Amino acid sequence: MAAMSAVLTEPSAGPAVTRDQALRAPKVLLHDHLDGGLRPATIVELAAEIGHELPETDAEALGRWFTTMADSGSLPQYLETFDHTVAVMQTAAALTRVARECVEDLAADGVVYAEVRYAPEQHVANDLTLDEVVAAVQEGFEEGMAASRARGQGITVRQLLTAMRHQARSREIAELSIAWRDRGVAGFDIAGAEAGYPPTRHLDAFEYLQRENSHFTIHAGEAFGLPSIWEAIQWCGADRLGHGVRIIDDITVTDSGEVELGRLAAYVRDMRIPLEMCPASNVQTGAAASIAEHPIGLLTRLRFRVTVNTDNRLMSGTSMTSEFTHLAEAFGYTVRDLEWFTVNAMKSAFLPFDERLALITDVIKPAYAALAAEG
Ligand SMILES: O=c1[nH]cnc2c1ncn2[C@H]1C[C@H](O)[C@@H](CO)O1
Ligand SMILES: [Zn+2]
Repeated sequence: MAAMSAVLTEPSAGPAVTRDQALRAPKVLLHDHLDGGLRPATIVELAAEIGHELPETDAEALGRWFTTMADSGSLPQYLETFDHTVAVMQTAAALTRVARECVEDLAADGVVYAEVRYAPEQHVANDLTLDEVVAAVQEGFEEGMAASRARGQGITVRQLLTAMRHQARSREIAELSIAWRDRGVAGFDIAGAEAGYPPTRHLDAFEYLQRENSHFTIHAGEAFGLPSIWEAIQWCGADRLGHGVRIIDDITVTDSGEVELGRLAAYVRDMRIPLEMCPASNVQTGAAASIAEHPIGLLTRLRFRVTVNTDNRLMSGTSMTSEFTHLAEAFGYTVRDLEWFTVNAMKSAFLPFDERLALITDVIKPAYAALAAEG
């Protein structure tokens, strides 16, 4: 590994954030799956309507079932739990409801901007077209934004359309994202089991999106290592990395505490490529041993463009408040650290520049200044 030495910033001084402060802080979420964030009670109701058999029919027990099953230490097993959520999201009414509740739950958690992703191709088992799927989700997002605004919890939400990496519909989904680019869709993603399905399988879709001046992120470096990250960036041209946690494999900390970056890690850091880190999810799939040992600690001190995300709120029993609280407990993060993660995320959003800037200056900065002033 060609090594470039890097400087570690000192942890910021001050008290670690409490759960209450984390809840009140405005948060920005770039990596959240619509089909990974349903309310358990909604799954129970929707499943009863269509006669889908669930492993548990009591909402609380079902919620526990998801987190326990997802706590498998393996990404493919973690992904099996989505069979039940996807099964109840096959009609326009169900998609709209799930989308509306998602926005309301995020707003209640203090999220002010979110990009929520899902794979339209997984919601056409009945008779919906891909276009109708996107329209139903958009309707739910708009209802959710209006209801939240009426409650004084303003939130802006955009869709990211995901193509499944083991399928062959990525070009079609990329075209769908362009058809909807001015109507609520901010970008594109690929997801699913990583090993055996390199992002270059979908090069056609990525090249099309680049020609269209569009944006995309790629799940890479979660269950599989550096080659996946390298392909996502240097072959596919990803704007952001979903997870990207294995970039740590290209970083060495010597016995004397010096840090050396390999060429890929240096490129990711130098180019400010956003890492959509999802600590709770990574612990469940075995990508990290614990929150305290999660590479986010080192990557933050190295000033990579780190963002904090939920991935799947249902499967990981998490929320943005919970992610921030656990990170503050593990690494002592202060209000200023949470502000840094939040501004990083807002800068990295697939939203027009003026809108990003307005959220940073009008919403994020003043609220963090007020929180910091509480001492
Ligand atoms: O963390 C993940 N890695 C890879 N794929 C994922 C992850 N979380 C969810 N997915 C898959 C399962 C969903 O059905 C799909 C679309 O949201 O994306
Ligand atoms: Zn994900």
